[in-house]
Amino acid sequence: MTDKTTFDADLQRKIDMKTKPHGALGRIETLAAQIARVKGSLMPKMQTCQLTIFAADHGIADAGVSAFPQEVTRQMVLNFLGKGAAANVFAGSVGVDLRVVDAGVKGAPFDQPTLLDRRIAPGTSNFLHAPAMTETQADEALQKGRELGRDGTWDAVAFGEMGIANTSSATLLAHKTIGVDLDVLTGRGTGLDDAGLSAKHAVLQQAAKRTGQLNAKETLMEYGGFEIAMMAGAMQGAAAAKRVVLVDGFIATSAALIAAKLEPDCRQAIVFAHKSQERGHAVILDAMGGEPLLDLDLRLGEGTGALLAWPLVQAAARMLTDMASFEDAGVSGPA
Ligand SMILES: O=C(O)c1ccc[n+]([C@@H]2O[C@H](COP(=O)([O-])O)[C@@H](O)[C@H]2O)c1
Ligand SMILES: Cc1cc2nc[nH]c2cc1C
Repeated sequence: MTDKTTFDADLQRKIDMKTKPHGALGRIETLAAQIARVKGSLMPKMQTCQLTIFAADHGIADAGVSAFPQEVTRQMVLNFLGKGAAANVFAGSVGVDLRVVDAGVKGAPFDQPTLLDRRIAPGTSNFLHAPAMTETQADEALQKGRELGRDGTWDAVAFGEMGIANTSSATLLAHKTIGVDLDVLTGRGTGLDDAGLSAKHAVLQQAAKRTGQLNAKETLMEYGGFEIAMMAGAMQGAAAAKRVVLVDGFIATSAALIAAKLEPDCRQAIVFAHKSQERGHAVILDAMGGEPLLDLDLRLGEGTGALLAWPLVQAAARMLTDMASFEDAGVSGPA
């Protein structure tokens, strides 16, 4: 038997010896097993978590694909720093630390000491007409992300984003990577009405036609965003550092898709926090074999779904570390 087979057998035995009918903790058992594998331990510590919110702007916003104006990206960064956003409130309620990264917000650099400046450029190019970013920019974003993912001593890390028009970017990343039709993938984002949705669909069709088949790196360059590229790198870095990686909604999942295409090993560390209301999310989750923990009709981003899922991750690890076995507790096993 290989070491991995022995580890997996010991892990399953440990879960099955806990004081519960076999399988009775359902997906918490699968989650616990995944955490144990990521940590390489049958007693995984899962006490600390940090959320990183990556913010950036998108040239495609000029094509009128969002219900909100582009300046909201910048305004929301200031709202995060002022602790007024949903992500701040949820992070406080579940005991998660939060940091905000400027990956490429439009306009001048911020003068904000608590904001991490990892700017690649003040927004991507409009991918309707040209690649969103150069190869150098994509590489730089991935690399800065990897460094951020390896930072610190957190047991788990969560990733979320903020960027007006980034559902358009995520939709094209998914379309070019999975090959599913834009009709199935294109959604309302921040809340487009029917007319807005069909205009967005037409823009994305036109943008998709600009290129043929692409590999993952080319897809990122053609249609990505700086926050998405940096988040993909951060997922790779965190997975390499044996951290559980909590992935938020539609856009964060598109980053996970690219991260795993570029570096398949990082997939095993990824926990999909929730299923977003954004139309294409279920499609990407399916393609990645991901089973989201929550389904709360969220469509906010910022890491809000990841924050809400954190207590489940903690509970799953504590099932392994703290729960009594039949033998410990003197409880009879199945007849
Ligand atoms: O996380 C999600 O599933 C999600 C779904 C829809 C919208 N969002 C957020 O809304 C913004 C993008 O929407 P849009 O319509 O501007 O493309 C961006 O800031 C995301 O954080 C996020
Ligand atoms: C207000 C607002 C908050 C957000 N948080 C993440 N994406 C967002 C988009 C908007 C429009």
